[in-house]
Amino acid sequence: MVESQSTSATAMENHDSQTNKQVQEIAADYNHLPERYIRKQDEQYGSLNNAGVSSPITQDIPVIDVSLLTSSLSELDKLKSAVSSWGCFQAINHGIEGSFLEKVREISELFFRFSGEEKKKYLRAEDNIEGYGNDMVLSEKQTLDWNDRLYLNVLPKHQRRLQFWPQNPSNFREVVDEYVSKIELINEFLLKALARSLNLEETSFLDQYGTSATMQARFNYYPPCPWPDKVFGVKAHADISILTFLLQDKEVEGLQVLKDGQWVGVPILPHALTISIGDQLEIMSNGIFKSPMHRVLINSKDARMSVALFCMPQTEKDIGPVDGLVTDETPRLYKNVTFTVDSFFNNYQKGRRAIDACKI
Ligand SMILES: O=C(O)CCC(=O)C(=O)O
Ligand SMILES: [Fe+2]
Repeated sequence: MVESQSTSATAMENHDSQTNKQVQEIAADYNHLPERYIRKQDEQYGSLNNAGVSSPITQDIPVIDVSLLTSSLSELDKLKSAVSSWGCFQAINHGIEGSFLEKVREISELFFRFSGEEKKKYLRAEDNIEGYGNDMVLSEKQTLDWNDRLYLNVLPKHQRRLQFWPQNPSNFREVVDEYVSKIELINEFLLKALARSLNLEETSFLDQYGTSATMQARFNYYPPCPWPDKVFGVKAHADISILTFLLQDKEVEGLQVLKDGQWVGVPILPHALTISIGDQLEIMSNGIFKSPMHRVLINSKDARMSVALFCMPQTEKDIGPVDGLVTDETPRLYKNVTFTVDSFFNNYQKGRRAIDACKI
């Protein structure tokens, strides 16, 4: 078991212990927003709009019917166009029952509703992302996200560290295990469809996975914040995955994606999965597919939850643009690279994108 951190009354006043507290604990103290959570001007990516301000982009993020992708060329084309412009889409008819998605939401909600003491059994180590806790502190200047999370390495199975997998609720492990297997299948199906959409061999993207693909799960909990426009739930970033599968809160919005220089809210479709391209698929597709910048805003009334699964190649496996996409007319845009979760967080906390260093 991991030891919980000290939160004595006097220590609570000092800067460092505020950093150590979970966001849920800070949210319970409605009088004080610690400096470390207050966002800075340059983290807003220019003068982009915030919650409540209507955006001139009137379209919504595209909706793709996954069940049509093998039979309908127009749906496949719609998918290609969605990921080449928005970099993300809402997937419907993806094969996972709405009642099962409900279960995934439920185990996550139950976990975060437990007392701090119960949750801290799974507290992450100070220098490691895996486990329960708030933002990992990697730099003195870093603005902390208004977000507690449970972060688990869910694949490969033999590398699971079960000491971080909640025993309460009692079906937590079983539901996560089943969800991971279901997402693995959709991931494979979609990567084949995405390759076909570019007239490539079906396994062109899958071939780069290596023999032991990895997957990380991030259960996000965003407590309401009395100062919603002073914090970010998650600062603007792009994922380094190949694909990310996001199960949004059923009622509370907050996710925004950057489209043509504007932040656009992602609406809730209760049985949909919000799927986005990650940096590694942008690289493999030689820049045709876009890994979108996105961020999460907070509101003052309702807590929000989400569950993100990040599909990644085998650890330390290098990836690069697929051969068939590098031609005289479309020269190679990226070097071959190896991504790690650590490199992602190091860049993220410094306000950089890992993919920028991969450009030729
Ligand atoms: O909570 C969300 O909607 C998105 C979270 C996210 O972007 C992430 O965990 O990488
Ligand atoms: Fe993300």
